[in-house]
Amino acid sequence: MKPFDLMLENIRLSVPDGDEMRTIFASTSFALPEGSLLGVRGESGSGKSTFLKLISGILTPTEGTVSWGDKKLSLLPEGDRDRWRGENCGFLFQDFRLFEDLSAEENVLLPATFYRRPTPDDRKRARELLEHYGVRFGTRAQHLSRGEMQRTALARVLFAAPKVILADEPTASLDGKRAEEVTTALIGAAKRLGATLILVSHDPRVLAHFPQKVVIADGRLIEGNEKGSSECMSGCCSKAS
Ligand SMILES: Nc1ncnc2c1ncn2[C@@H]1O[C@H](COP(=O)(O)OP(=O)(O)OP(=O)(O)O)[C@@H](O)[C@H]1O
Repeated sequence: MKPFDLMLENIRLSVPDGDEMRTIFASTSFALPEGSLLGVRGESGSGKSTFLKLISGILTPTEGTVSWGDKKLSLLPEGDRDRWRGENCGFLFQDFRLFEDLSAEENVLLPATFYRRPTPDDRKRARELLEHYGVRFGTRAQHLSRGEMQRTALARVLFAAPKVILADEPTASLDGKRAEEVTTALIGAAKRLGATLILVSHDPRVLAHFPQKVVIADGRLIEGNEKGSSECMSGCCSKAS
């Protein structure tokens, strides 16, 4: 078993709902080998973000376990889960989450150098990453185009060279061309790092880049890989390949 093979074993997350408990996510066994590229689709409110939170240890299941390699992440105390996530996971969001008054370079450097001063080597690497993604390092985030903002957020994720990249609708606020660029950049970067990439999207054109896909419908993970083998029970994904 590799250290970043993901395994979900009969997980269920139930939350209080009035006098009862409501299951907001459930999955039978699900395994994803290290280095996989997984596209996740499903209707709004189906449980996609909950899935990302469960596999990254932000949430823990009420039943079952989430493991990465030999590490049973969901059984660790919160502080250990936070540390594991900080060391191994990079997140990319629809709204970029950049500090708009800081330059692109400062945004890339900020998480990694929160408790220390950036070294000349850090700056060199941040600038190289931004240059690679066609973003001028000195431009303030508020002046970047939306595509440049997402590529800066991507450079920030990659600066830490994570083994797990989790992207929640990273292209939802970009037009088709920019969405395509960011998707290709993300997949290329994951391959270079040998990282597992799990990307949530509504966009069939984005999901078409992913060799492996799952559907989440009504809080249930439904596996489906090849064309036509995955039926979205909600009928929201009929255009996706
Ligand atoms: N902590 C919580 N307590 C109660 N209900 C929750 C909690 N977290 C999520 N939910 C509910 O679980 C369901 C799934 O939420 P989730 O955010 O995972 O959906 P999603 O598929 O990511 O939706 P969207 O595409 O709209 O972002 C929703 O009905 C949501 O209200």
